[in-house]
Amino acid sequence: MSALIATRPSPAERLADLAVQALIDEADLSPKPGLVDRRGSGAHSDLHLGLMHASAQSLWPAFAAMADAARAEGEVSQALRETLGRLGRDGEAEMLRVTAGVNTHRGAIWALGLLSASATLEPGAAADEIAMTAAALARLEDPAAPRNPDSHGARVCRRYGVLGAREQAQHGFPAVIEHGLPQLNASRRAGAGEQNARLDALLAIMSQLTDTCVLHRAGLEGLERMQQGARTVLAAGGAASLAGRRQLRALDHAMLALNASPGGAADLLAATLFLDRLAPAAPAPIGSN
Ligand SMILES: CC(C)(COP(=O)(O)OP(=O)(O)OC[C@H]1O[C@@H](n2cnc3c(N)ncnc32)[C@H](O[C@H]2O[C@H](COP(=O)(O)OP(=O)(O)OP(=O)(O)O)[C@@H](O)[C@H]2O)[C@@H]1O)[C@@H](O)C(=O)NCCC(=O)NCCS
Ligand SMILES: Nc1ncnc2[nH]cnc12
Repeated sequence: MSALIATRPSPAERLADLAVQALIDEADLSPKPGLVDRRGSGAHSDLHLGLMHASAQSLWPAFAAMADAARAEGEVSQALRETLGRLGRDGEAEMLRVTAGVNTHRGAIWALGLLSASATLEPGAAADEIAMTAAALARLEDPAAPRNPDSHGARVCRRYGVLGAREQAQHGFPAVIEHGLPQLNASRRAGAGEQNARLDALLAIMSQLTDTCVLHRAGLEGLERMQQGARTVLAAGGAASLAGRRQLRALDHAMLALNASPGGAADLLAATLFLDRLAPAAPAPIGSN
């Protein structure tokens, strides 16, 4: 007689579960300006929600392998950086196979891969400590990484002199630690409701990120419109308020008119949700709102 044995997920499997869930939660969150969500494809002709879900699921083995590699190595090291680079590239190849060549989650593999590895090295650590360990990994050079001077990110960083996905990680994910997570928790405390709090976290990230996806499609005008528009929604009361919702609709229309989509901010929202689940903030003291 064969017995069904329920096995507990390993720590690496649990991290991969959290990373994939963060990507699915980001994709499902609606209404996001210019991005794929439950309403439709936003400013994209080659993406849809089902593809974002399939892409997220395809990355589970890569995230689990990156966490496992970190467990085996046990510390930040050149060898671990090189292994993560190889696993990240394998993950990208699998994503492109599943999406028939569409880049759905390149930036997310980079951010969540580094964070999955660093969360393994720092079990039980706070979000900012996990981000700083990820930064130490990102600052190590990977000699095997093919430099692509023609990637959208590389092109606009050169053209406009801005920092992109690489530097965001090397600096310890300031968009997540200083903007996404604090806004998520502040909106929750203000009673915004979970979906509105997540939208506010995305807007906080958009309000200051040099998102190379937006720069690539819509130049500095698009970037300025995104950052200013996101600030306006938050200043009007955020996604939970009527005035904020009106501004959010206006921002969505503006992003669609510019054919712009903040894919980098979306990836960093997923990183925010991942760290939030892993290292939840302590409840604020009574009377601190
Ligand atoms: C270091 C890498 C991240 C490579 O970076 P690079 O800047 O050279 O490359 P890009 O190919 O442009 O990818 C960067 C992606 O990062 C996201 N992003 C953008 N701005 C930021 C930012 N300021 N901070 C953080 N993250 C940011 C963004 O990803 C999302 O957008 C993707 C869609 O982009 P794109 O293809 O441009 O899309 P479209 O506009 O739709 O194209 P068209 O229709 O116009 O043709 C989507 O995938 C989102 O994820 C950027 O795309 C890193 O990837 C790397 O070196 N990898 C090697 C493996 C490795 O070492 N891994 C380490 C362990 S994980
Ligand atoms: N929801 C989304 N729409 C478009 N591009 C994305 N990249 C990551 N998440 C995305």
